[in-house]
Amino acid sequence: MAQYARGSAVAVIRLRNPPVNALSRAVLQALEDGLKKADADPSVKAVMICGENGKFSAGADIRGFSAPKRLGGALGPIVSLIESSEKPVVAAIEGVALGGGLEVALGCHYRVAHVKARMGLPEVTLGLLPGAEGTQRLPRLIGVPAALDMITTGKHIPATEALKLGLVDEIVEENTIEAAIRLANKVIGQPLGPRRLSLKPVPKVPNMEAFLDEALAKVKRQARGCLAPELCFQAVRAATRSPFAEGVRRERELFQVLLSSGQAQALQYAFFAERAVRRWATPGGASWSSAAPQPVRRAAVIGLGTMGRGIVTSLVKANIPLVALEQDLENLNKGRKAVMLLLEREAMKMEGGAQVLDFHNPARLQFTVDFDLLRDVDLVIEAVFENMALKKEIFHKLSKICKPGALLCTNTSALNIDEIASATNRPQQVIGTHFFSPAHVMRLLEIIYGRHTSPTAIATAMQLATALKKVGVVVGNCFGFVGNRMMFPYVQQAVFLLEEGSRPDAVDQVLEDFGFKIGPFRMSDLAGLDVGWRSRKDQGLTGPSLPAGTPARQRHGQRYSPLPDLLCERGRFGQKTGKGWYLYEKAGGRTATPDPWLLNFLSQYRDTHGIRTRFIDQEEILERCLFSLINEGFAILAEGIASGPEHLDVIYINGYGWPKHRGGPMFYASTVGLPRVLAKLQKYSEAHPDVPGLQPSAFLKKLAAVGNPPLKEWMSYLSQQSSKL
Ligand SMILES: CCCCCCCCCCCCC[C@H](O)CC(=O)SCCNC(=O)CCNC(=O)[C@H](O)C(C)(C)COP(=O)(O)OP(=O)(O)OC[C@H]1O[C@@H](n2cnc3c(N)ncnc32)[C@H](O)[C@@H]1OP(=O)(O)O
Ligand SMILES: NC(=O)c1ccc[n+]([C@@H]2O[C@H](COP(=O)([O-])OP(=O)(O)OC[C@H]3O[C@@H](n4cnc5c(N)ncnc54)[C@H](O)[C@@H]3O)[C@@H](O)[C@H]2O)c1
Repeated sequence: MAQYARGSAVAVIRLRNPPVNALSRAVLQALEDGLKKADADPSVKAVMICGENGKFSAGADIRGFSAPKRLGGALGPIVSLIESSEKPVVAAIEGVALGGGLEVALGCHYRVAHVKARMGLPEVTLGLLPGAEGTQRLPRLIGVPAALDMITTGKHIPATEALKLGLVDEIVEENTIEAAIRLANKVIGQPLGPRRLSLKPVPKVPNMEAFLDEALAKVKRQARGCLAPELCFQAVRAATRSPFAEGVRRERELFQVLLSSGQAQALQYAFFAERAVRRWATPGGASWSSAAPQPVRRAAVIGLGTMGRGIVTSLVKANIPLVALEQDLENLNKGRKAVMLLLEREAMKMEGGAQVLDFHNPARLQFTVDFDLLRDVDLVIEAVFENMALKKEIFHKLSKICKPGALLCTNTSALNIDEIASATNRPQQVIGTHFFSPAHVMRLLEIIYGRHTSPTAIATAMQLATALKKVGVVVGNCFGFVGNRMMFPYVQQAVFLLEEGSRPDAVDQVLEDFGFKIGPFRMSDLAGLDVGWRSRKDQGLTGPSLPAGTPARQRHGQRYSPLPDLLCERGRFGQKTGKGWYLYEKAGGRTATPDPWLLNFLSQYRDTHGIRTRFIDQEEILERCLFSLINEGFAILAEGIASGPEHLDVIYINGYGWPKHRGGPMFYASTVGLPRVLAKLQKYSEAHPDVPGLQPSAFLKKLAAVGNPPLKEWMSYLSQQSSKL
């Protein structure tokens, strides 16, 4: 609702819809009623609009967009109503003014913001555009370049920047409401015409058309298949070409296009999924609602390689004092140098720089080779080589050295958490915290509980994720956990497609066109082919421990491709060696070009193994890679490793470059339709009966059989008997 109150000459309208004062139908109605009351009351000379609980408004109620009777065009007319008021209207912006919230403020004649407030038009991140005349008012207020930037990226800007842009008239450090009322009293009787943004011309930019062409090219480059940024651009361009009313009509048309697009639904699903996974639960009954985290006042990171460096950087940025430990002085110095470089770069991006991060202070960041310095830390993150024996040795040592309450975390990508925990005297405090590379950049933190992990340990790891500004997703323990386990069949299919006749660049292209940031072969080259090779050797799938006489393309009766092993045997580890699935300009180079050597090698390989080369179309590439990944997702859900499809989707969007506008793999499956996914898997598994990843999971079959229920109902079809729940 919105609460109307009349004090002296200034009427106050307070938007009220906890927790973020989203603009629901009821709030809009009350806002309209309040405006009309103020207009009709001759003793009211001005109006002030603010939000309850220190937040102006987070914009339209997003849930309303999928409601049968949509929020509709109600907000735009209300913003116009505010602007056309004959009494000055002042917005008092505290906390956030986002989306429709900011559009309401743009309708006001004056805007006062608290110095800590944030403003933005983030509709683009939900697959929409500002649909309450914001694309027409904002360029008139702050100019086309700044408005385009805000509207096409959806970024939130701090009040200080808003003041510089002219988005707000005043910022205050103390009481925003009092300051807004003061301003309202001051401007009573002043002409309002110049304050009505709809009446202002759009400020000119020299050579506007050339500027717009360049801006459009940039927007298209960055959108990678997402529709909303380009339509946001079109709406702002309309402001430069047409009068206000016509621009508003165009904005509405474009809004409708987006609203009915599958992309908006996917992005809104992703918004709520990210919030839903915070409410974690385990099959044993532990949950976010009852488990309390313990404080992390001091942490430690063991191993300063690729991952450890990023993890240290993340902890420093989160202001958590820590000890960084390496195995010897040589590696310590190498690690320290790399960490310092990362921190300096991060500091440069931050306001206040190195002083804010304070990483030169040994009380906050200490480098050592001495395990004794870990005695008083509250949490340790181990990031040494992916080797079970080494990890167990470290955890055994930690359980002897660290204080009793300390949480022991492992960054393993796939190894068994229970086995690592078995080396300690406190398995309840052992947990997987799986960061993604680069660890200071990637938002995902996969949190893996073992058989004995306590609810407190899970809650503490989740709290750590929040402190590091990451998305924590709690999952159960299995080989590869959720993310990597689903990735195995996907990568496997990509390699099988090469065996059968495709090329790395063709497979990558199809998946990049789908929206992945990077295709599977470019990804392997980036991560290093040697990482998987080492793991396959440890599993006895290749290398000296492979029993003599094992067929080249079969392991344990299933199809196996030795192609990645053969590349590694030839020293082709990817970017680091200048060649892998692609050729690079030099070792460490980043520009991938198709390598004639590899194409020749593939053709010889097919000849050697009697494989008939065939043309593989884009549909088959896409379906075999994606549907095998999705199929594994259904198996994971059935085993109770994740408590819902949202978890898998949040993991894929935030850790594996899955295009957010497709909602995540499980959401994507729901849009394709489960009977179709099933039919395709059946077709491919008939053609490749020796590939278990293509055999449809029982849970997928069940969901298809019960009539393809909506995603939010899937878990209710999981019978107690078939899951570990
Ligand atoms: C029918 C024919 C009509 C034709 C005419 C066409 C014209 C139609 C015109 C329509 C009007 C358009 C209006 C406008 O342009 C569109 C919008 O405003 S879209 C919304 C834009 N706003 C946002 O994107 C902000 C989203 N929220 C956030 O970024 C964050 O929540 C926050 C506000 C920064 C706060 O962050 P945190 O403190 O971390 O808190 P949470 O994120 O956990 O949020 C707490 C809680 O609130 C829920 N929530 C947040 N924002 C909204 C929202 N806008 N609507 C609904 N719910 C919201 C969030 O989900 C959390 O709840 P939980 O999920 O945990 O239950
Ligand atoms: N690289 C990735 O993309 C990635 C992603 C997610 C998870 N992981 C996992 O993170 C862990 C680390 O991977 P990485 O890529 O950073 O490895 P890395 O080889 O780059 O670094 C490992 C570091 O551990 C150090 N180390 C080894 N033994 C040690 C000991 N006894 N004491 C202290 N330090 C020791 C090494 O000197 C080295 O610096 C692995 O478990 C890996 O599976 C890696």
